[in-house]
Amino acid sequence: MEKAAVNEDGLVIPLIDFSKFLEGDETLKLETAKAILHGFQTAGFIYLKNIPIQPDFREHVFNTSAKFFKLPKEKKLEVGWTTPEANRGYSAPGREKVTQLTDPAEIEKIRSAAPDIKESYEIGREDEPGHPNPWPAEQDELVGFKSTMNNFFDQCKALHIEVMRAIAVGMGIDAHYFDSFVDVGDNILRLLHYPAVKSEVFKVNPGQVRAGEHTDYGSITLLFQDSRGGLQVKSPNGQFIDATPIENTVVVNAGDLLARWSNDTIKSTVHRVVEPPKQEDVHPPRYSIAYFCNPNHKSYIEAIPGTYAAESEKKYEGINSGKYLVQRLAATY
Ligand SMILES: O=C(O)CCC(=O)C(=O)O
Ligand SMILES: [Fe+2]
Repeated sequence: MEKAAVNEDGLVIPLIDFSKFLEGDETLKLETAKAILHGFQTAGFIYLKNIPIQPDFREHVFNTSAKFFKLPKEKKLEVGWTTPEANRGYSAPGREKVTQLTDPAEIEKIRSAAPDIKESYEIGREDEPGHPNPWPAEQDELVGFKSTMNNFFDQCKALHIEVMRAIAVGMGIDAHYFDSFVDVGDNILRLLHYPAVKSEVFKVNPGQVRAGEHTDYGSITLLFQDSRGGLQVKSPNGQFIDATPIENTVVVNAGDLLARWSNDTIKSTVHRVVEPPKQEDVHPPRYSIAYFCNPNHKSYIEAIPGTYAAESEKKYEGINSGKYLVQRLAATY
């Protein structure tokens, strides 16, 4: 076994070589699948290395993402996020609120009011009826943006299917059990930019974060981070632990719908993005890419076989995936 990517305060996030699942013999495949499932069952998070998405393409996608965020604000607002049903387009950063605080009650108020220092652009599948992606005009630096992002979208979609196969193998059910639940690609590619920020901002306002604590909603999230750091995952003891970037790995975490689907045998763990651990007066921008994988919107999600012994052990009612996701999104935007 590899050394864990994170091992602190009871939070053990394994680092797993995914090529051993994809290319290994039956024994290695099974062993790797079990390690993947175990990571989701205990931490809710894993790191994967040697995935089929090539490092130079990944770098190209990050560079292309940075070019989008460099557009003037009005250009970005032209492709603004509209509705939870579409869940596509640009979301602007909240305005910073910096105050000198003394009263704890006031601090709490501002803490909850302090907007996240981030902006994002979300892309869905191209062929969803009624929900076209609002692509930015392909001028100058942005020539090729759409094809790069669609290509990346498709590669992530394929990786989602493979990770679900690993989960199925780990669970001892048919390796293709999830295929018909995830083949449509009702997923969302979210480009994220956390602008440069003075470290003072975090000191003056103790509630300030780059992205507030949350769980993800869908099946799994493929999270590609740059080398800046700041991502933290909540340990079983309730402390936030750094999920330090490891080059050319993808962080994969289970979402709420997979937790529900697995009858809570898999964990959807709280995480957030805070000031990077490195001491600096000004923290440089951070870029990350979250690919939110979902079961097909049309899928009916009820406890996976083997996650309960008797009907009475099923913790949740069955639910339509699309309906669940829209409900969750409507509550946060
Ligand atoms: O930027 C990151 O590293 C995390 C983002 C995240 O958790 C999210 O967008 O759901
Ligand atoms: Fe997240």
